[in-house]
Amino acid sequence: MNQSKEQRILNFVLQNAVRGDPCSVMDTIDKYCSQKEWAMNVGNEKGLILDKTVEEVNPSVALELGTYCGYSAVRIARLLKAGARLLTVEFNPEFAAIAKQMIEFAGVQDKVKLLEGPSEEIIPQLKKKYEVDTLDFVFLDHWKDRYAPDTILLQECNLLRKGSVLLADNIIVPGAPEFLKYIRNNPRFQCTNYPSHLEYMKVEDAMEKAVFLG
Ligand SMILES: Nc1ncnc2c1ncn2CCOCCNC(=O)c1cc(-c2ccc(F)cc2)cc(O)c1O
Ligand SMILES: [Mg+2]
Repeated sequence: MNQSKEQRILNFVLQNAVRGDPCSVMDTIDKYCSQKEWAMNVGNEKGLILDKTVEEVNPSVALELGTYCGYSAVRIARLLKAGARLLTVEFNPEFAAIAKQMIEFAGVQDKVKLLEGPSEEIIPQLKKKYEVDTLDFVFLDHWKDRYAPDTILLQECNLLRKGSVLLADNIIVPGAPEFLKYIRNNPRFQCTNYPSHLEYMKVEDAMEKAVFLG
């Protein structure tokens, strides 16, 4: 049974990165995915926008929708202060298994809780089952047609507070037109667009930041 691309990425990290060093893990994934096989990690260019947003928010509780191989979970978790935590939600069990090993190899497992399942099932469980009060930061990087319904669901579940920051990947490619329409016309959000490029490609992409005004 030949290996998946995601298993090849993990193996490359296990053999080439420095255990316990998040930056080494990120750099090794970026090296593999830019030189050998493209994969849908947020990458280093959009990753810097993610870094700046996480540092600005300095979240105690962060949520990521769409873990994939764990690249952005490692990227976010390395910046979290002592006691802060990241909840990351992955639908695909194969991806979740890869991400779990990636997160542990990077040494950030104490800051990250990986939740397996569809976002629309997990979000309503965050308060009671995962002891979340409100979310300081949310990174949207899952199915692009789930960005808008899940942003509505987060509000319905009272998981956002005045100042909660959402950051959405792939605003141009693959694109999230319904989300953009919803969030930019909603007076309860203050939006900022960050032009960038699709990971590992010269194709234009962008991220959108949306601050919940309460
Ligand atoms: N918990 C959950 N609930 C629901 N759904 C969930 C979930 N967890 C995962 N999923 C499923 C979706 O996960 C992956 C979503 N990400 C992307 O699809 C993506 C695609 C490209 C891309 C692909 C091909 C091109 F040619 C150009 C660009 C680039 C990116 O940066 C992307 O992020
Ligand atoms: Mg993405």
